[in-house]
Amino acid sequence: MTQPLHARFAARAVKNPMIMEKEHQLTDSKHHVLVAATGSVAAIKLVLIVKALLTYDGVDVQVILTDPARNFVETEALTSLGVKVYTNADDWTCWNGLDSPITHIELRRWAHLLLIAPLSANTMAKVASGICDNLLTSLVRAWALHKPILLAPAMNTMMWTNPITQEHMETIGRIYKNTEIILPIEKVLACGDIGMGGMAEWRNIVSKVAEHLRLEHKKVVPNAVKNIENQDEEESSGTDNEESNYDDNDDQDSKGQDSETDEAAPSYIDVTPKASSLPSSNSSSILEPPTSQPSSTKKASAKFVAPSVHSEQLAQYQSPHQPGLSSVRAPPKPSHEENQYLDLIRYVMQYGRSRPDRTGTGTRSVFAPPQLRFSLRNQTLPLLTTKRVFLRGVLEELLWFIRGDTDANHLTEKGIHIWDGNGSREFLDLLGLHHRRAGDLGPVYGFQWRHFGAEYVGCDADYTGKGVDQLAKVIHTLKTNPYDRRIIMSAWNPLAMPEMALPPCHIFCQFYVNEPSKLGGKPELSCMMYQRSADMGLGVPFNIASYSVLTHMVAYMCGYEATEFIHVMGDCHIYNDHFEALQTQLVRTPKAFPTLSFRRDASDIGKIDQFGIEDFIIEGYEPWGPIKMKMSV
Ligand SMILES: Nc1nc(=O)c2c([nH]1)NC[C@@H]1CN(c3ccc(C(=O)N[C@@H](CCC(=O)O)C(=O)O)cc3)CN21
Ligand SMILES: O=c1ccn([C@H]2C[C@H](O)[C@@H](COP(=O)(O)O)O2)c(=O)[nH]1
Repeated sequence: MTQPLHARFAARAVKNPMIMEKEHQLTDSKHHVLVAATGSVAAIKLVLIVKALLTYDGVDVQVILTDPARNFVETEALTSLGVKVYTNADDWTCWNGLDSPITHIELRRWAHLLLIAPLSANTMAKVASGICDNLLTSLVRAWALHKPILLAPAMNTMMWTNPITQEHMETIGRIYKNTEIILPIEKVLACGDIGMGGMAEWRNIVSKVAEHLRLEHKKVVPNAVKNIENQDEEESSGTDNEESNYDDNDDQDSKGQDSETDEAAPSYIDVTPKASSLPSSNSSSILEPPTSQPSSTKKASAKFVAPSVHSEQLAQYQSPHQPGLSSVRAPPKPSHEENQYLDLIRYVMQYGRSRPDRTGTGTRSVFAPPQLRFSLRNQTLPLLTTKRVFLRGVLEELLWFIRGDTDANHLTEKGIHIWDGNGSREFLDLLGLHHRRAGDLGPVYGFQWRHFGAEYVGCDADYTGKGVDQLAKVIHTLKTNPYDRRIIMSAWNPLAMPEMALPPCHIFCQFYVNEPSKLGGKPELSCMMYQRSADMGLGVPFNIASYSVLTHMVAYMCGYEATEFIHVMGDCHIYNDHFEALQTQLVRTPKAFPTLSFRRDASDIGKIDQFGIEDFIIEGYEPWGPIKMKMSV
C-alpha cells in the first residue's frame, strides 16, 4: 500500500538536508525577503536594493535572476554579501525523485515577501496569464496568495502606456490580492524617449519593503553593505536604460546608467529609524502581533518568535462588521466569510509549528490567531459549505449539551458517533476512570452549563435544581438586563476537571446585546466564544455551527435578532493526518451559507431545553461533498 502523501513528505523532509535547512529557516526569527530581477536594465539597481535591505535588522535576503537579468547583475556582488543567488538552472536540475527539493516551492515556503524589481513587461505578461516557464514565474505561479508581493515595473514608455499593461496589472492585482505595484516614474529612457516607464527610485522600493515588514535599521551596519551611496554614484552617470525588456532571450548586455541625482537620499548607515520603518497609518503592520518582529531588544526570545504575519494577511481576518476599527486600515472585505476559515487553515499549514500532542498524532499549531467573525443576520447560519458538515450531529450534540446530558450513548443511539472515542471503556480506563460506565463522559459541557458546581455522581443521576444553571441565567439576564457585562457561560471548572473524559475545548462564551439598528427592529444579540484547543479539520466547523445555532436559539427565546458569532481560539491546530483532506477542501469555492429558522413560536417552545431536532428549519444548504477526516483520541 502506498504511504499517504503527508507521510511521504515527512520522510522526504527527514532525509533531505536542504529541506531540513529550509524548515529550520522557516522557524528562525528573521524577515525573509526574496528579491527577483527580470530583464530590464534597471536590474543594475539590484545590488543596491539588496545592500540597503541588509542594513535592516533581522533581514535575510535571497535573490532570483531570470536569464536576461543576469546580463545586468554581477552575481559575485551579491554572493560576497552572503546572499544566495538562484537562476533557472537551480530549478528542477537537482530533482531526483520525491526526496529532492523543488526550488521554486522551497523558496516560496521560505519567503515572507517577494519583491520583483525590476519587473519587465514580459514577466508581467507571463504572471498575468499564469505562465510558469522559469524559476521566477514558477515561484509566482505557486505563490501562497496571502503573502505580499511588491512589483516594481520597468519598461519603455509605449509599453507602459499600452492598455495591455493596465489589463495585466489589474489581473495580477485581482488574483494576487496582496500585491503592491510600485509605479514607475518618468525618466529619460535609454532609447531617448522621455516618459513613464522607468523603475521607481530604488530607495523608495526598499522603503516599501521596510514598510511592509516594519523593519528597523541595524544599530551597526556591516562593512560589506556600507557605502551604498558611493556605489550608487558610480552607477549613476548618463542616461537610464531601464526601460528595455530582455526577457525573451534578448541578447543585449549593455549596462544602463541612471541619470537621477541622489542629494535627498537618506543615509542607510544612519542608525536612526526612518519614517519608512515606522508603522504608518496605512501600514497594517500595526495589526501584527508584536512577537512577530525580530528586534535587537527581543534577542532573548528570538528562538520562539513566529515568522512575520503580514499586513494583508491579518487584514483578511479583520471584522467586516466593525467600521470603527477598520479605519485603521480598510480591510479588504472577504468575498465570503468562509474564507476566514480557509485562510486560517492555509495560515496554520504554512506558519504552524510542528508539535507533538496528547493523542500521538502530532499537529501543526499556531497560538491565538485573529478571531473569526460570522454574521448571523437575516437568519444566516455559518455552516461551512466547502465540505458537507454533519448538521444533524451538530444539532443533536447541542441539544444534548442544553439538556445537561453527559451520556455519550444517547448520541450513539441516534447514530452520532462523535463522542464514541472519548467515552469508550478503553479511553476511560486509560484516564483511571474505571468506576465510570462506558459512555459516561463525566461533568462535561452540559453538566457545567446547567449544574455548575453540583457534585457529579454519574450521568444517570437527576440533577434538577442542583448547581448553577448558567444557561437559564444567561437568558434571564439577556431579557431583564441586556446591557449587563457579565452575561457569561463557562464550561471551564478546574475542580471538576479530573472527572472529565475530556476537559472542555470551547470553554467560555459571552453574550452581548445592541439596541435595534433599524426602526422597529429587534435588539441584536452577539456571542463570542473562546476555544482553548481547536481541531481545525473536525472540531472547528462543528463549533462554529454549534455556537451560531445556540446564539440563534437564545436570541429567539429572548425575542432578539442574532447578529454575530465571534470565534476566538487558543491552540489552533491541524492534525498531521488531516493535511491531505484539507488540501482538497482548500481548492473548493465557498457557496452561500444556509438560513436557520424555527418551526414553533418561542412561546410554544417555552424553555430552551424544550427545543427538538424537528424545530430547526435549515434552508439553502448546498455544500460540496463530505470529506472524511479521522478523529484523534
Ligand atoms: N480530536 C478531536 N477533535 C475534535 O474535534 C473532538 C474531539 N477530538 N473529541 C470530542 C469532540 C467531538 N467533536 C467531534 C468529533 C468528531 C467529529 C467528526 O468526526 N465529524 C465528521 C462527521 C462524522 C460523522 O459523519 O459521523 C465530519 O466530517 O465532520 C466532529 C466533531 C469535537 N471533538
Ligand atoms: O468541540 C471541540 C472539542 C474538541 N476539539 C478538539 C481539540 C483537540 O484537538 C481535541 C482535544 O484535545 P486536548 O488535548 O484536550 O486539547 O479535540 C475541538 O476542536 N472542538
